[in-house]
This record gives sequence, structure tokens and C-alpha cells, in this order.
Amino acid sequence: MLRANGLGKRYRQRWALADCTLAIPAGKVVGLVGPNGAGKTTLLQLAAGLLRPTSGTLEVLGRPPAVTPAQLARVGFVAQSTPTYASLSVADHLRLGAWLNPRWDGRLAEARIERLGLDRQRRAGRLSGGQRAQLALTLAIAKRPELLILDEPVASLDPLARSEFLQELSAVVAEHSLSVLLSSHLIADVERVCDYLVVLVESRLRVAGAIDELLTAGRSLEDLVLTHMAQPAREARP
Ligand SMILES: Nc1ncnc2c1ncn2[C@@H]1O[C@H](COP(=O)(O)OP(=O)(O)OP(=O)(O)O)[C@@H](O)[C@H]1O
Repeated sequence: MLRANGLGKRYRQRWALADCTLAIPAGKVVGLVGPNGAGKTTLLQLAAGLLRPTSGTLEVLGRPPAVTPAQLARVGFVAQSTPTYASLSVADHLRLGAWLNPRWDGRLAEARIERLGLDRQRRAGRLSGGQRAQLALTLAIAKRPELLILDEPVASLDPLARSEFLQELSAVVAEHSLSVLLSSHLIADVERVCDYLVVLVESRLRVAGAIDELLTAGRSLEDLVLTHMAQPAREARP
């Protein structure tokens, strides 16, 4: 799914992500966790091709990210701000999705919008934050990507919507053997849907591996993550 070698991104003097070497097998549902400012969004944006590395190399699904339209079509990305076009209606977004994406699954998109009870004629700018997030997620899933990258996908959803979204994500993964890379501060959600864990602390990779291999008998995922977060990080430099 993702192979990084000495990957780093620097803003002026500050390394947002430093010296990250990582190989995640395809088909995993990866939970990316870490404290605020640890570099999670930076890693996701590098993987989506929205940022260029300052150092090192990165391959996503075996290729450098977002270099060709074909490669772009293989990856779905929902940013933390769940961007939509404020003046376009829900129906316009679905039409736009169909027009822009070669593998667009219109039936899936329509069914999801129906189930969420979103008014197809309502402009995105008039939706609530959670409804906008659901619309953005619908567009990303209906694109039928091989890899779905989600930056804190459930942060603005109510508890029921969050639970339903995670259930649906698991179903989509099972049905379409999709890889997922998602960041979250909610360890219980990571435990529920993810089978692979990546922990970043202060711009550095702290731990990465299959969750069932990382967890020793009797230890909870929350305990494991908190222990790694609490350990002092080395100085962040490439
Ligand atoms: N455009 C930018 N310019 C300068 N510094 C940035 C920029 N984007 C991120 N940073 C810095 O890079 C570091 C990592 O930020 P990033 O957004 O990747 O963290 P995060 O783990 O996603 O945090 P959070 O959990 O709060 O969303 C932070 O110190 C942040 O201030």
C-alpha cells in the first residue's frame, strides 16, 4: 500500500515529518494515531500527492503519488476539512463525481445519499459540518479507489453516524478489498476497524505493525498507544 524511505517534509526550519521509513502491505486498514502536531496530516497529504517530500522517497500502490490521472483515480482522499463546493447542490456533487471519475459508482453514491437523508437539491454550503463530511466521504467511496485516505473522517459525525460510517467502511473494505489509511484520535474506533497501526510522535515514526502482532496478551490498544505517546521523542531531524 505504502512504502516510505527516509521520508521527510520540512516547513522552514521545522520538520513536520522526519526520517520516516515504513512499508505497509496492501489490503490493510491502517489507523494513524499520534498527538496533535505529530505529522499525521502531513503524511496523509504526502501519500495523496498534495505535498512533495523535502527528503526521501514515497510510493503509494507501487508508484509515486498522484503523478498521472490513472494514479489519481486509484486513490481517494478526504481532507480533515471535508471540502465541498458551497454553491453546488448535493446532486451537482454527484454529477461532478460521475464526470471526473472513470470508475464512478453512481448507484452506491445515490443509495448512500438516500440512506443519509440528504436533500439532493440542498447546496453544500447549507449543510451541517457532519452532513458535509458525509457528502465528501460519499464522493470518495463512490470513486471506487484502491486506497482510501481519510484524515480524521469521523471527527464531525454524531455517535450514531460515526458508528454507521465505521460499519459501512468495514463492509466496503470486505466487499472490494480496499486499502484504507485513516487518522484518528479515537483509539476505540481504530481498534474497531483497523488491523494495522502507525504511531507518529513529534514528527517521527514511533511504531508500525499489524495490531494483532503488536498487542501482547492482556494489553489494550489504548494502553499500547498511550505508552508510545508518553515516551520522550528524539529530536526531530532527518
Ligand atoms: N503549512 C504549514 N506550514 C508550517 N508548518 C506546518 C504546516 N502544516 C503543518 N505544519 C506543522 O507541521 C507539524 C505537523 O502538522 P500536522 O498537521 O501534520 O500534524 P497532525 O498530527 O495532523 O496534527 P492534528 O492531530 O492536530 O491534526 C505541526 O508542528 C504543524 O504546526
